[in-house]
Amino acid sequence: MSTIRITKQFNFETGHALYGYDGKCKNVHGHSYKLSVTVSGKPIKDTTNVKFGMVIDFGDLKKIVNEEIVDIFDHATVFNKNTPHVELAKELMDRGHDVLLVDYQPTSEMMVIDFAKKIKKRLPKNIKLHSIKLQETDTSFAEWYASEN
Ligand SMILES: Nc1nc2c(c(=O)[nH]1)N=C([C@H](O)[C@H](O)COP(=O)(O)OP(=O)(O)OP(=O)(O)O)CN2
Ligand SMILES: [Zn+2]
Repeated sequence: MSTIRITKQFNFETGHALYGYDGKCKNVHGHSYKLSVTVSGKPIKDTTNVKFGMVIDFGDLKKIVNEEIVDIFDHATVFNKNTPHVELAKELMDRGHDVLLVDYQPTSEMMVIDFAKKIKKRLPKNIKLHSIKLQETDTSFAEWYASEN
């Protein structure tokens, strides 16, 4: 049976700031992120299996990515906890805002590394994470490929 890649796409709105950056993205601002998650595997051969013909049900992949990423990042603001932004984060949290403190600079590159780790640990053994694409703006995106990592 052939190995097939399937991709599910997601959208979420997230704020961030790049502490120490020498451009406008040092300011707190937001993006309408577009995330594509591609996994590979063999379509199920067993005709009695309700998932017959599927590598993984798109719905099951959606559940994993929603639980690990979209539900957490959507409408939250992400700050690097190793910077003075932690003070701003605390203030916002005290005022009831959804804030995520991460241990990395929240660039697209670092976010795809984080997302890859989180998705990999939730996938069934027979399903491989092939790649992730995170589109920050219409013209900017970062990609993670298993073959390079
Ligand atoms: N390598 C990276 N560079 C930048 C990142 C990043 O995550 N990785 N992030 C930013 C800012 O957060 C923001 O996304 C600005 O990006 P940019 O593409 O420069 O946005 P513009 O609105 O200026 O895009 P144009 O389409 O060129 O107008 C900065 N750099
Ligand atoms: Zn940005």
